[in-house]
Amino acid sequence: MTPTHPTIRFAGVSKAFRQRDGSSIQAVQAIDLDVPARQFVAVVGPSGCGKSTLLRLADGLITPDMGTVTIDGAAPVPGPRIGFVFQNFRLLPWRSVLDNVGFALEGSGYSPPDRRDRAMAQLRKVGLEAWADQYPAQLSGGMKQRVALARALVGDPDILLMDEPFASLDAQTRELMQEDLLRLHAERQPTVLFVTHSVDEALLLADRIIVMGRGAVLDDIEVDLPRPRSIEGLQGLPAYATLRARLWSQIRHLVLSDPASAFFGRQPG
Ligand SMILES: Nc1ncnc2c1ncn2[C@@H]1O[C@H](COP(=O)(O)OP(=O)(O)OP(=O)(O)O)[C@@H](O)[C@H]1O
Repeated sequence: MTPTHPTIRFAGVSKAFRQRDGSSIQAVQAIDLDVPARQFVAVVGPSGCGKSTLLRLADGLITPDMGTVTIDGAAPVPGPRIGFVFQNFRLLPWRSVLDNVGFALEGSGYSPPDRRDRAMAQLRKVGLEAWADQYPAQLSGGMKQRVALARALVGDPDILLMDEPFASLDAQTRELMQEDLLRLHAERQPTVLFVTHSVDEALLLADRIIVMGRGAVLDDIEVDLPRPRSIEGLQGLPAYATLRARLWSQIRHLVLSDPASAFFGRQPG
């Protein structure tokens, strides 16, 4: 099957959530954003600015109050065509590693032996074939995240939605996972929306960075740094330092000017 490399489009999208006290929080507001086929887009911004909501709207897990979200012109439908990776893995503890990966193919027309074969092939790709019959509790955090990545990739998705997927990993594992993701993107070129708190991670991975603040898109930056990229290679580039400073000053300003932030009112250093 040839992936179709779809375009994701947000047009005038707003979404509010009702809180327990009956009030309502505007999670995203009047978002207009086009993500072209194959592009790797990182979304950065302070806590609570609506990044995860944007991903859940793109997956079809939630629907907008106003505006439309479309993938190639149609409303998104959760399923194997869209791979979703969460920060906290969300593996099913009562299922083996193999069954956690195969789970993503349930209901997609593959026979159980086909699902097993595909899940095993994907586990091989993330180096976890030998762990197929173990359970999530027996794995390290890095291994769990590789299982979650395998589960997202097993349907050969042409869209990958990743919500701080490496945030809970130790530094070395994170670097190795970033390398894997860069390789995967170069090989298969899925369209990626990647939420991160790390400016450096966004600059390492993305073609483009969206800065969000209080539910809105505040900046849209093209990352014209050469590929293939590595952290060491980027650090010597003046263009990297310039982009990093621009992103940091925006995020710092957003955090310091947010009354809900613990740093509210602190003067920029
Ligand atoms: N299901 C929900 N019910 C109620 N409020 C919600 C729900 N989901 C999100 N919110 C609220 O909407 C706002 C945006 O949340 P969202 O998770 O999208 O932000 P975020 O930028 O991903 O935050 P973080 O970086 O901390 O993960 C927050 O104020 C959050 O509390």
